[in-house]
Amino acid sequence: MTKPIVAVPADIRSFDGATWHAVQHQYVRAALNASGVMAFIIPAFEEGYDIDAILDRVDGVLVSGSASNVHPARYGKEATDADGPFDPARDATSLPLIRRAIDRAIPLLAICRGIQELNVALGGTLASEIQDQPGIWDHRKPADVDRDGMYAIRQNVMVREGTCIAGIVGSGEIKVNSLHRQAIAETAPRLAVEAVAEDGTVEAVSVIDARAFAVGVQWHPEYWAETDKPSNQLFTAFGDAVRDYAAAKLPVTAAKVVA
Ligand SMILES: N[C@@H](CCC(=O)NCCCC(=O)O)C(=O)O
Repeated sequence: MTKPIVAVPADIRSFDGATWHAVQHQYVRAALNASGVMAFIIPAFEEGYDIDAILDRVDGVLVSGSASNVHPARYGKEATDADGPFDPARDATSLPLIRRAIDRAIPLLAICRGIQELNVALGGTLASEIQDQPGIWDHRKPADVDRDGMYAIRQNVMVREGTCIAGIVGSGEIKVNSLHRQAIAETAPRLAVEAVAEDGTVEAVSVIDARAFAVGVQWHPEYWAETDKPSNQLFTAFGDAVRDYAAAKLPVTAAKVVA
């Protein structure tokens, strides 16, 4: 079987005087080296996309983290300074891609900003600057450290028994990294909370009654996907789901291509 392909929606970034469609290396590296799948970066556009035309050509969707945040208008709220920075093109690409992948039973792994997009895509809301709320831990990336330090495994999360994630990494306490200022506020009706932090912050969800792998995590399993056991288990499970989907997918017949 040829190596399956997963779509990874890009961020819009500006540097060197130009606008770029970008995904951080750690995500596409984890896809290739831990999931055994190829990541195709999907440029971010606010309009003009045929989402089904993209999904016809891939075997999974991997939604990466990002320093930008989903625009509050996407979940019925007014934007404040605390909610930025924004990336409307990423929102406009990611959200329909997530919804349609779930509809079409295409495997989905959503990470950090990705779990927040998954929640918004299915009707949930987000909270900003969660560390300012009473009793909430500071989940932001550590300052004044190198990149490995930013992504250090340092936070306990409790994986609930009988969940999709528990079937992959086991139930009970696992240690993860944490680099976020936002979190799920109202959980979308179709999402099951699968893991929480000690302060109650939602750390993992799965799509209820999903016909394929459909998981979101607030932490970053991609960064240590080749060396950290729970991270590797998650990416291996995603890769297995993608391979199962690819193997079962009927080939695009010549008749369909002609039409
Ligand atoms: N912006 C959201 C999601 C956070 C996230 O995806 N973090 C990844 C780290 C990106 C970086 O700063 O390199 C939030 O803050 O909750």
